[in-house]
Amino acid sequence: MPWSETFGVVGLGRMARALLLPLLDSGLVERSAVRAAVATEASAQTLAGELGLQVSTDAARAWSAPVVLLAVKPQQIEAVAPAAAQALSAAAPAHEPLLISVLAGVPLWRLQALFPGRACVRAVPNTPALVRSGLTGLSWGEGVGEARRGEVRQLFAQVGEVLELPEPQLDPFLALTSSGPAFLALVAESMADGAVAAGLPRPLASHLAHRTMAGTAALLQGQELHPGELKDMVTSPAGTTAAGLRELERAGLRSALIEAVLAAAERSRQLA
Ligand SMILES: NC(=O)C1=CN([C@@H]2O[C@H](COP(=O)(O)OP(=O)(O)OC[C@H]3O[C@@H](n4cnc5c(N)ncnc54)[C@H](OP(=O)(O)O)[C@@H]3O)[C@@H](O)[C@H]2O)C=CC1
Ligand SMILES: O=C(O)[C@@H]1CCC=N1
Repeated sequence: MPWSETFGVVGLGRMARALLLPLLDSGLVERSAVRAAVATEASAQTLAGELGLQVSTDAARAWSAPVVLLAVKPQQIEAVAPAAAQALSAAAPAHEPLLISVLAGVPLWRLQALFPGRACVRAVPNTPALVRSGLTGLSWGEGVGEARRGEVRQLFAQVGEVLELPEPQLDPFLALTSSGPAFLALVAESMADGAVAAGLPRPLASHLAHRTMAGTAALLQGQELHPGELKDMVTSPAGTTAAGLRELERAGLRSALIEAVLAAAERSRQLA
């Protein structure tokens, strides 16, 4: 069933688009229901043309919707709060006005302080949402009723798997799942670079790297394998994989990835 209310979107960058486009495609959210706001007139015009949506720099229109997806940068949150307060006082109070924030690191207590009068949900999505292979972590603020919770779960379920987590777990969740696509993209790009160095043409190398990554993930999940088991399955005595693994261990790949996830989680905590 389509979303029955207008749907505000404040900030229509890469993350908001990765969520909104599949929701529009699925019909859960109708184009005519979306009231989106961005910072610059140039973005508003480009996005309105590209997406066929009402996009403007007048945030009041977006904030007057009973449910608002907030997707500006964490550093921009202070700038958007006054328009939210004005819209709430100007309009008849909506039934349970709700704010869904995807801002990295910004905790529920701060959302509730900056956006009084709205129940708040902190959502941590990732960009694979665009191809409906996303993961979203959710933590509920005070006063989010069961009906609203159901709507939010349904919304994010359209773009992938939804997990409800205690708020302190959202920072490591984001480090692994939201920053993780960049880390894995670096691995895919580097492996393709290696194949090019070994003689494959670039387009073929890139295609093979992506398919290898997707196939490995499907095997790990489909067979419920521990990653160590999969590694051992592939590694023949005195073979090619053992030769490659020796280089990865020498270069400290494990430690580098562990530190990358820890650094991303720490940065998320700092953005509070
Ligand atoms: N990218 C990702 O993979 C993930 C991002 N997030 C979170 O999502 C949020 C958005 O990130 P991302 O999409 O990458 O960022 P982008 O820079 O791509 O998008 C930011 C958007 O905010 C708009 N904006 C800025 N200031 C205002 C304002 N005062 N009023 C209305 N709109 C405004 C910008 O408009 P304009 O174009 O006109 O400048 C732009 O549309 C961040 O908080 C990030 O932490 C969370 C998980 C993953
Ligand atoms: O890099 C960032 O800050 C955002 C949040 C997680 C992914 N991208």
